[in-house]
Amino acid sequence: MTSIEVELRGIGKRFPGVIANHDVDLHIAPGSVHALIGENGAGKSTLMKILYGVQSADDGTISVDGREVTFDSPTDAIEAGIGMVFQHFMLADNLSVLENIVLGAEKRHGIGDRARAEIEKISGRFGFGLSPDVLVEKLGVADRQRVEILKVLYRGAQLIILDEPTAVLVPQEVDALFANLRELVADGCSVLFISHKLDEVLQIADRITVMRRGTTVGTADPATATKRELAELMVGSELPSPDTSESTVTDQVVLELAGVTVRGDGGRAVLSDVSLAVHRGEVVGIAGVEGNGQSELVEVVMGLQRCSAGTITLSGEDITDLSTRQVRDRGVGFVPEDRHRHGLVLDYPLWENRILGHQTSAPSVRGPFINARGARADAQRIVEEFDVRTPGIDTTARALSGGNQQKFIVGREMSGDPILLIASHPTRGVDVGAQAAIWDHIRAARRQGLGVLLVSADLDELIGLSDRLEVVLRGRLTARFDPGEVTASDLGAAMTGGADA
Ligand SMILES: Nc1ncnc2c1ncn2[C@@H]1O[C@H](COP(=O)(O)OP(=O)(O)OP(=O)(O)O)[C@@H](O)[C@H]1O
Repeated sequence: MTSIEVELRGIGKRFPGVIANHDVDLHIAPGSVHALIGENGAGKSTLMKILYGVQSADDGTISVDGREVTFDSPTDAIEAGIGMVFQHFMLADNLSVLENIVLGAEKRHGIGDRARAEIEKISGRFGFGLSPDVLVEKLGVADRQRVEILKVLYRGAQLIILDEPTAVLVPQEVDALFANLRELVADGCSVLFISHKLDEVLQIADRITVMRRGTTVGTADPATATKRELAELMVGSELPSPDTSESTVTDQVVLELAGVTVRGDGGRAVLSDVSLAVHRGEVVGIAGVEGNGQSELVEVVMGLQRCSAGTITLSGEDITDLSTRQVRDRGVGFVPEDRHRHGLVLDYPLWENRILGHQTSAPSVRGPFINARGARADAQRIVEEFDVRTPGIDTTARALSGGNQQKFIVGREMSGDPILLIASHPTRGVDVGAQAAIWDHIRAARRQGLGVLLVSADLDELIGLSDRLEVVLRGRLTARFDPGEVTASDLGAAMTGGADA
């Protein structure tokens, strides 16, 4: 593979009221892994979108191999050898690996044997182990990610941009991804990735660029940099640790599931005979590889899915058949996994998003009316308490960076004295500073006697915050661990079924 050298100089990008990027310089050497880190809202995604032709810069230049280029669309970027894999995969489940890859790139090698041979060649060379004819719906998260990477390689990318690629992977899968990336780099390809996980950045990157408040503030050499130095460059603060001290677990059950079964499309059980109790003052962590039933577990409690068997009780009351609104009204805070689908209306201002899901409780309502003043004041409180970086509460949710959107949701869901908090990936995509704040809030909630059901793909977070860990595998709870004793790698093995073998 031929290599490319990419250089960005003086990049600037303004949105109404916000300078997302200014004076950004970035040099990506051929055949290297380059990490981009920075706190939420620092401007990382904006920069990547400019480099991939999704957005256009107001100032500055991009050059590839010394030649200045302009990208009006991703097609132009791909033409120049730059490809991007987004966090939300864009694959069609009911098509094969081959079909997903060749769709839209039929001109390269057709759709038949030549395409198949090319896919097998790339997959083999980089150790992806993907077979072209398997249906994407049969693949797990890590393999889907490989299909996305293969898709951009197939289109001739020599620089691959990855947006938080490890957020959805278990430790063993992260190792495998890094092995794949090393193969790519050995072959001359370059990788640029965004990450909030400093350990991983230090492990895989050849070079690290730090962004802060819209601009690049420095580069670091992973051979000599430490986590502490990186954190300080990013947010000027110390590294947080999720560790929870003495137990506050009581014997009062807040949430109880008894023999809960949920059937998905075609009647297949996506959750089988799950029994689980969460007590006041207790954090119960659910570990599992994505797609093993943890989403359904959360959704069935929240009334977003129906049980085909079993019962769910909240403080002794049967809530099995209640609606989401009714469950919330009984004191359940809910931080959803997909914040764009269930968490926010992106085109509404923040203060109106404060009301979402809380249309029936103070401070958003007074009697039968929406209490705009109450909602505005509380939105302002959340912005301050959870350090949501925004020009104001009249800004639309869409204009916030991903991490700041997440902080706002966590703040809203912890308002109004809930008795139970259900949090799916509460710190996914948030920077180390915000992560520390969210962990503090969860610990405080636990001290105040809330029950917390925590689903996370961040094993350090699960181990650090939970009083008890349950592993979900193929819709069943298959293992239970004491977080004080388990290691991330034992947990990873149980999650992938390795413990059975
Ligand atoms: N479409 C938009 N309209 C208005 N402002 C925007 C838009 N997109 C981004 N911004 C603003 O630009 C700034 C940089 O956002 P960006 O998404 O690039 O940050 P980030 O470093 O990727 O953050 P995160 O880690 O939270 O994803 C933020 O202040 C954000 O609010």
